[in-house]
Amino acid sequence: MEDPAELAPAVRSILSAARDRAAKGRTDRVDVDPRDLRAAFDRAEADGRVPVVAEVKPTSPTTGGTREDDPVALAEGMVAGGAAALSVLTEPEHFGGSVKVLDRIRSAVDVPVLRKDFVVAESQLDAVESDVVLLIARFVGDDLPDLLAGARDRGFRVLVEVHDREELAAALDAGATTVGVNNRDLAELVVDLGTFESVAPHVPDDVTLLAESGIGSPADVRRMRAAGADALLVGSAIMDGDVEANTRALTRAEADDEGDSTTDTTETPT
Ligand SMILES: O=P(O)(O)OC[C@@H](O)[C@@H](O)c1c[nH]c2ccccc12
Repeated sequence: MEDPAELAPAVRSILSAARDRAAKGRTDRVDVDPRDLRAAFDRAEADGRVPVVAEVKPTSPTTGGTREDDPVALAEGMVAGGAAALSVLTEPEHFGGSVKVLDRIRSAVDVPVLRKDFVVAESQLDAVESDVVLLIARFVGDDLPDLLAGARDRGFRVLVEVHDREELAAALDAGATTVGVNNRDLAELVVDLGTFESVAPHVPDDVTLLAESGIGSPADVRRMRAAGADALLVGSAIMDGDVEANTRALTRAEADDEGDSTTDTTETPT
């Protein structure tokens, strides 16, 4: 397990809040029938869209302000803008998230929904159904294989987040098939897209690979795709302003008819 002294104070506080919730949470075991994330990425590719997982993140320790709009409307805007999947923060104290909101969003859309939280104990998995859950290698340490098994037993697909080669090795050893490389260093909370570029070459081809955090422009999208990203996870750059237009700009980053956006279809991917 991570030495807490090496983490940013905000992250330490997030983890201790997560442990408190785990201790309190006693609910029935969930049984998920998951929407297929890989298939959603393939559908986006086939349709000429860059596979983007758009994140509903009302606030965060690294963003100023809180977005108060209806999160379901934001999520629907992201799907209309071409998002292949959604990520929904459910951490309440530092990200303004809620499991109820995730539930409402998942009922309102038909794309896969990732639950973004700081899961450190199996009981937290039963807080809400989602298609995919996040496990952060750095925070779960040696518990990764057990948590992965616990999540899969409940039907979840699992995204394992890493930020260096050592964590990647742990994720692959545990049997992760979907891996995200976080460009944000959780010790300093600074973003460096070079993180993905340094880890990606060591990821086997049959693993679904996501680039996470700090992707702000179509140029960043192309940079991460050139480095091997199957899909991108984008929060702030989509949440800041018109979410539908922001999502569309990123999902179209590889379209060669960028000057021709008026003929673009805005149909919702299914
Ligand atoms: O807002 P950004 O820089 O696009 O980042 C999104 C996402 O990657 C980030 O929110 C994130 C990555 N890993 C996390 C773990 C928990 C909470 C949040 C995150």
